[in-house]
Amino acid sequence: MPLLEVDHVDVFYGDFQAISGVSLSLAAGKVLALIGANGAGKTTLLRAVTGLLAPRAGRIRFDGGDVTGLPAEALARRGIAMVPEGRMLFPSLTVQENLQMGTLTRRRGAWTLDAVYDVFPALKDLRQRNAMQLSGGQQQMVAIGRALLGNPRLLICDELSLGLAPLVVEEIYRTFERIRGADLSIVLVEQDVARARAVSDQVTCLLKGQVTLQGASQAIELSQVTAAYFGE
Ligand SMILES: Nc1ncnc2c1ncn2[C@@H]1O[C@H](COP(=O)(O)OP(=O)(O)OP(=O)(O)O)[C@@H](O)[C@H]1O
Repeated sequence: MPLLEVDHVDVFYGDFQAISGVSLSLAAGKVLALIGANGAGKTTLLRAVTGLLAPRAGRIRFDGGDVTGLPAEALARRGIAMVPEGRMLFPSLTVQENLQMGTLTRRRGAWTLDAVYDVFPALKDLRQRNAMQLSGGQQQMVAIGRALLGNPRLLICDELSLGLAPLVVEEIYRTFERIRGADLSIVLVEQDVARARAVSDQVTCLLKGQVTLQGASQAIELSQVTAAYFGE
């Protein structure tokens, strides 16, 4: 049974339909990349999966249960964590305090502060620093570590690479190999199509709120993804 199943979901903002009939399925331990141009509906889909927006039609199933329309808080308790676009750290707290905020909705599991410092050793030396004194890449690591400390089953990452240098982005995505496992699936939004394909097991491409391409990352040609992205 898939960990996450989005089944013909429609989401509206008032009268405006932002996504229509979107379906996808993600197994435990797998990484799915969501691809699409500005306004394609990626963030809206993430909002539906995290419970920030309720679908007007369709179902969302997670970890064996129907979670359609459940609020974000209930989904966090069931194991869905979000690394939001822009990181959203607490500016007046230290690195360690920001990480500890992630334990507030903690489930049982293997992620501890030490485990996070093990994956991101740079953060250990910086743990007493104020979060705003860190570089963008280090802040992104804090945001990921904070999410992991809740011991999620599904980690959702919205545009991790925004504003970061390519080498830093590479370093962060390399940690995914250690983060993912039989117990953790990842959904990520990534504007760099080649990178999205490289770091994922499967891709879903959205255009104007609809799925234009879906499949195993290695089975799909880059040219197909590009065509689906622009609607050619
Ligand atoms: N709060 C909102 N109220 C009304 N319309 C919205 C709202 N948020 C997004 N939209 C609209 O919904 C559509 C999908 O937007 P969404 O932010 O999901 O796209 P996206 O693929 O995440 O794009 P981006 O890469 O720019 O973040 C767009 O047409 C957008 O203008």
